[in-house]
Amino acid sequence: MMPVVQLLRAALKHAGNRPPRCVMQTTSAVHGVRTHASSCTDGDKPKVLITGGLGQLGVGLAKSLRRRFGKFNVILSDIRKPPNHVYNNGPFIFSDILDYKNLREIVVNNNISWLVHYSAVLSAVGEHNVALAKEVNITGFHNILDIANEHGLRVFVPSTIGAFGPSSPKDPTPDLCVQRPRTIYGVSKVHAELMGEYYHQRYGLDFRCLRYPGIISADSQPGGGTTDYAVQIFHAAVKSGHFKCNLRSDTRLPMMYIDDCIRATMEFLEAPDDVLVSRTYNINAMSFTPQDLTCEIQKVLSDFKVTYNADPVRQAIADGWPKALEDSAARQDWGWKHEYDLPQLVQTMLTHITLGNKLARAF
Ligand SMILES: NC(=O)C1=CN([C@@H]2O[C@H](COP(=O)(O)OP(=O)(O)OC[C@H]3O[C@@H](n4cnc5c(N)ncnc54)[C@H](O)[C@@H]3O)[C@@H](O)[C@H]2O)C=CC1
Ligand SMILES: CC(=O)[C@H](N)C(=O)O
Repeated sequence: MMPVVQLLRAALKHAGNRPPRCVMQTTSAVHGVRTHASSCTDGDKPKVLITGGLGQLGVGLAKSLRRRFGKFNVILSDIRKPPNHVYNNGPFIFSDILDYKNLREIVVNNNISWLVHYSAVLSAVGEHNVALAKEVNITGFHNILDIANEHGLRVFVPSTIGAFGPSSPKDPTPDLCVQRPRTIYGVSKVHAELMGEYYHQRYGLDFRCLRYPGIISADSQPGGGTTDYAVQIFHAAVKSGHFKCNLRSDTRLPMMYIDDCIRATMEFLEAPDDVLVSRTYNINAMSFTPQDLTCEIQKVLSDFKVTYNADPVRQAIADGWPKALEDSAARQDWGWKHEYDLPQLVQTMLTHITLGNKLARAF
């Protein structure tokens, strides 16, 4: 069992999210085109739609956005049925991003002003179903882009470390460099970055994109990526004390705790237009290998054992990805700063999972 002091420290840390700033409405001229004014003031809160909201990241982001803008100003959507705790906690709507007409109806009927586009097929699943990844990540994204442009929305689309490939500089990977990814996921994300930036300079679309590292969360499960091991390992450590890792022990990848990811997204969404020198930014927090992560977990759970059985598809993907992202532009332009490093990540994840399991057993 974890010491009470550690539990409290993690709980305080969890509650200590910086209050986001409110931003005045802004317009700016970009190549002779005025960008849409879609920021908020206190009296004019944005109406936010999150697509693909039932995945690893959407529910957590909705919770933070609702705290900031009000429960009924943030609509979660997906093609799956939500669990009761999500359904009962705020507006949820069915939305298939491949259905253009339905998407447009949702945007119009709900007076949406910000669109957070989370629907995607991730790297490992994408390699097993290229046709699906192409449809969701490219055709679906085109629908999002056109609807956002048609209705003057601010649109946030996450990119990923997977938008880089074996020929990109790896340690660290700068914002601007060779991008020749070798997965359909990566190709579709580079396409999204370029199309979004093109619509921004051509039509003034308020397109915003962050390249996320692998995201680690306790309350939500990852959806079929290459970095999923870094979530699964914690559940195995607490539940069985043994984990079979599908990447080699020395595979170093950039990672981030979900609270940092959500805070980055909120701060970037609210950043005034005129501080954004670029529309696509790297954000970085920590990098580690499965071996580093195992050693850190063993500081708390000394009997924890890991065996390695690399999955060839995931290993090939990981071998082409950055080891760390260079993110000085995000830090300089809009004040990005991560809070969680590897020791804090491990303490927080083990605390949440242990507490969550105890609560689940109690009910
Ligand atoms: N989780 C991570 O480590 C990282 C995530 N990202 C990006 O962040 C975004 C969110 O990621 P996660 O939540 O982890 O993804 P996820 O795979 O957990 O969830 C994606 C969601 O999209 C939904 N979806 C699939 N097809 C759809 C369709 N036709 N219409 C509407 N929804 C559909 C799925 O039902 C699922 O709930 C994605 O764009 C992903 O590429 C980027 C880097 C790292
Ligand atoms: C890093 C990502 O984009 C995602 N977690 C994946 O592994 O596919």
